[in-house]
Amino acid sequence: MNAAQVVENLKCRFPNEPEYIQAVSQVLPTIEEEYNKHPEFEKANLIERLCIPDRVIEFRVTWVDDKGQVQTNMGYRIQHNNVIGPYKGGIRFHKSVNLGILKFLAFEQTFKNSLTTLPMGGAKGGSDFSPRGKSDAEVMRFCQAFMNELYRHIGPDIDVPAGDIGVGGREIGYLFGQYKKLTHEWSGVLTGKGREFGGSLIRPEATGYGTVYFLLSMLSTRNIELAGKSVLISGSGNVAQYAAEKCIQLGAKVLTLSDSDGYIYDPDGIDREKLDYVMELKNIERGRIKEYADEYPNAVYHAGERPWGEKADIALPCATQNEINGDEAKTLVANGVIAVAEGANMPSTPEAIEAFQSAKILYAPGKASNAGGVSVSGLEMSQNSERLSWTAEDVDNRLKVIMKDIHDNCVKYGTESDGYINYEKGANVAGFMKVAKAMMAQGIV
Ligand SMILES: NC(=O)C1=CN([C@@H]2O[C@H](COP(=O)(O)OP(=O)(O)OC[C@H]3O[C@@H](n4cnc5c(N)ncnc54)[C@H](OP(=O)(O)O)[C@@H]3O)[C@@H](O)[C@H]2O)C=CC1
Ligand SMILES: O=C(O)CCC(=O)C(=O)O
Repeated sequence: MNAAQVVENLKCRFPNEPEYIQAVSQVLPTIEEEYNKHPEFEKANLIERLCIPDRVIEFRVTWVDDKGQVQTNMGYRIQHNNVIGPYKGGIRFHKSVNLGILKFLAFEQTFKNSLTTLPMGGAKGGSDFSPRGKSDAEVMRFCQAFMNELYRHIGPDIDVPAGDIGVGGREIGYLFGQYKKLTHEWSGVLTGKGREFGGSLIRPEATGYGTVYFLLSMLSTRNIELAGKSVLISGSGNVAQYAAEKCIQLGAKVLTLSDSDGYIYDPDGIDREKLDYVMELKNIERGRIKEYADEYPNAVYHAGERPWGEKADIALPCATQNEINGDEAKTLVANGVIAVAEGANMPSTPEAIEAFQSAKILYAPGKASNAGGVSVSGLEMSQNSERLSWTAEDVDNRLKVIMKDIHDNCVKYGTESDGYINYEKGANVAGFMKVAKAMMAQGIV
């Protein structure tokens, strides 16, 4: 394989999908050397078959708003690769959603799910519908309309969606209810379900907690403790909230949270009580993060900005893709950051990753550090299959073991000759090799 040539070819074939090309361009150079040790891969054109999704499903979603007006949105499901298990990955509802963004997410998900050690293939879906500013009834009608098409393409052994940006417990409940209505069957077809109907304990917490468990493993390679460290977190949704919760529990000082309008900086640190306020504000009242600064006057709200100019030991980007650019990464490094663990998917631009790696700080790509969410989704599938529910402690312990395994696999495949652990390379090679071996075993299909 000549990675640059493959990327060039994909760019020509998919010229309007910059995020997809970005994700592929980040991965291929890191696996090129390992790939080329296996001439049988090239003979089977494995790389193109791995980069291009198995199937892209695109549909119109029609729903009626509270004023009685008929609205249309686009709906998508990208079934990327199912060689190691049923397609699996979240659904994103956000106005920015398009085919290229979902293709990057589905590509990344395939590598991530391979890393989890569980039998799950990669997929992603979503819509350019944004729940922001919509009533509960509108969100319900939209979810039902979305499922009216999606249900034909999914199933507990076919494709198992879950949440992502804009899709939390409320949306999963409505999607699940409509699937059940249409198919006349109760099955574990979605994960992230409510606890009363087959959801797993610790699934809401899993992505944020998992990111911090991964961070702990990274820090331990340099004998650094998390307690007492200052942390910048972006986002204030599911992943950010539980990353903050775990940091607080372990004695770190969380200084920031954000949303798409700006960020808050709390010099006193966001403690348990303040985090409870944020959870109520975001999950129940569906308010904006700037209200935090009205509630806690020592905090400062920065409209239209991201938190990366603040000084801290650790950064956990937990909002969205490309939210740390090269200059922001250089500022973080100049301010003494020692570790960056991605809770979001592809939050660092290529220039930012380059800045972290050339400064030799600890840097974990999302496909490794945020894999806790899909891992516990996999555990939810297992619990649904055996008609049992495990305790929170049991699920949390399994999550810790999985995150440690992912970390150790990154170390195995990513340690460079000077001892620096290139977690990006490690995650890509480890994730790739499992999928590649399964693809080879299953023939040219
Ligand atoms: N949920 C999960 O289990 C997993 C999620 N992830 C990734 O984590 C990230 C966050 O997801 P999650 O917490 O679930 O989503 P939520 O919808 O719960 O929260 C998203 C947060 O990010 C902010 N945000 C969204 N888009 C932008 C943007 N364009 N610019 C700035 N801020 C933005 C939102 O602000 P606002 O309210 O203003 O939109 C909100 O605070 C995503 O990258 C997702 O793919 C990864 C693995 C699993
Ligand atoms: O839980 C899942 O199936 C998917 C979570 C997700 O979307 C992700 O890992 O990015």
